[in-house]
Amino acid sequence: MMFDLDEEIDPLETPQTDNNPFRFSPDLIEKHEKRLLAEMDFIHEQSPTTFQRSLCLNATSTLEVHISDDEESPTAELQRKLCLCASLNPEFSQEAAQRSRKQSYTSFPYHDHQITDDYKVSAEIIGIGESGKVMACYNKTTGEKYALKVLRDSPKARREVELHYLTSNHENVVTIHDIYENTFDGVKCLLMVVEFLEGGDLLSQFEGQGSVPYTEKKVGEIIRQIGAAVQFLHDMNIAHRDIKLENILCSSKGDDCVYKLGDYGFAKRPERNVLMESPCCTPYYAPPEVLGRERYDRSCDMWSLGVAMYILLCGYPPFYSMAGLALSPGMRARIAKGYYAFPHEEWDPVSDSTKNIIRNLLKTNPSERMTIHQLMFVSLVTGEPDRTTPIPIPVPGSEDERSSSDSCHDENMDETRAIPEIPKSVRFLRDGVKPPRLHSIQEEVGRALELMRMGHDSVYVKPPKLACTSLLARRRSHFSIPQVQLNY
Ligand SMILES: Nc1ncnc2c1ncn2[C@@H]1O[C@H](COP(=O)(O)OP(=O)(O)OP(=O)(O)O)[C@@H](O)[C@H]1O
Repeated sequence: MMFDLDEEIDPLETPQTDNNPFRFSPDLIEKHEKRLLAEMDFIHEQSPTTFQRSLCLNATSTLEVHISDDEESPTAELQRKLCLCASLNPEFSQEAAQRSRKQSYTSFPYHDHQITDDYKVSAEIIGIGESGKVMACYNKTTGEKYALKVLRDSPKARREVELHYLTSNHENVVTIHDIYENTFDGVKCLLMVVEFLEGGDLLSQFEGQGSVPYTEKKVGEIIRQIGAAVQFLHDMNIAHRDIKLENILCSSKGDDCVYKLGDYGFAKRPERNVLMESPCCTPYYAPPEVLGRERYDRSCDMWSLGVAMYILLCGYPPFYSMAGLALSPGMRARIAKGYYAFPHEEWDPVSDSTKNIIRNLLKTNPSERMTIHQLMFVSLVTGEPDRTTPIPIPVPGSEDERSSSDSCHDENMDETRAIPEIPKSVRFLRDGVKPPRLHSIQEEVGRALELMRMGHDSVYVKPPKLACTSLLARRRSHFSIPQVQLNY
């Protein structure tokens, strides 16, 4: 059961209280709230919090538009109640309820007493990321070890915590145990206490065993677990946007390892869209690039999964700077064109079907890239025999065979068709450039990802007629722009 508030309350069907057809009548909101809350009570008694979280997400994403800072609207109250249903324990919920009365925008519950009341924060550093150190802390009552991430309070930090919190109940997402809002030296911080994963991150684990390629079976298992988390996020309209081996955490170093997705620093879900909310532009008239933006964010995750799979199967990434630079123009161009190779030495033992999955994940055109639902259905992930159409196997010695073993990929080329000439960059990779150390490559991969994210963040350019900078005003007064008459 899912509530889609947008669908259930149709503004055009709603009795209007004033001239604004986009404002819901208070009666209708009250009726709707009562029904929702009755259903929520029912759900609260018996359903897993995962569901409630997804409900909460739905509620916040559709309702926050109407909540204002200074007034306690009935909708805000509803949102709070929905969100509180998703909290981890009853005490947490009560405290959060008090707190959230002051903070309508925050849709995750947090403590405002000192973290040190509940946890002993140790000097032990578990990991270092771009946003700071991840420290170890111990629950004062149970003695259990946790990881502590401290973020300077900001809208970005709140978004990270909120989106992580909403998905944290999934078995392949790092679980959040507590969130605190504390002030240190006048600086307001958000502190996230999360489960400690003893196996560390996947990159360190992979490097720790000498970057020896994993078997397809093992990679399939990792992708099955992380893919499940990504599917969960994508179904909730959330894009992670920073999937890389450092952000995949391992419960242990053994075969029973559970893989979990962490670090939501770049996670995103569709934001309030000014264009869509404005009464003059209803969703019926919204252009595809506005409606489809989230899909591009999500497809960025699929590209990253392709890169992760590639690295795990051969020990180096598909794209890197040959000069060891952070992000060389050549590397940028290869990413843009989708030029990478499957060099024989490492890739001959890998099946064609697995290589094809990578090809479909590393498609340069996001709309052609495999979706998470498609990925979860491939035999490598399901562990079952492939039921999709088999890939034609090239005849030994034929032109087809030579080109397919080079595996230079261009999205415009048919996967089994002969490639007339292998680009120089790909030949360079094939000829055995010593791959730089994985960690430094990962930095490059991170930058490439940055490039990709930025590429899909849409920029709103005002139409010249609406723009009103002083420079433009001066220019307008000096030059009269001739009207061009188009004759068809
Ligand atoms: N729950 C955890 N259990 C064990 N190790 C962890 C945990 N959380 C983080 N780490 C370690 O700390 C490192 C940095 O964590 P995290 O990615 O959350 O920080 P960040 O500053 O957001 O990093 P990034 O540079 O990816 O943005 C991870 O790569 C991992 O090695």
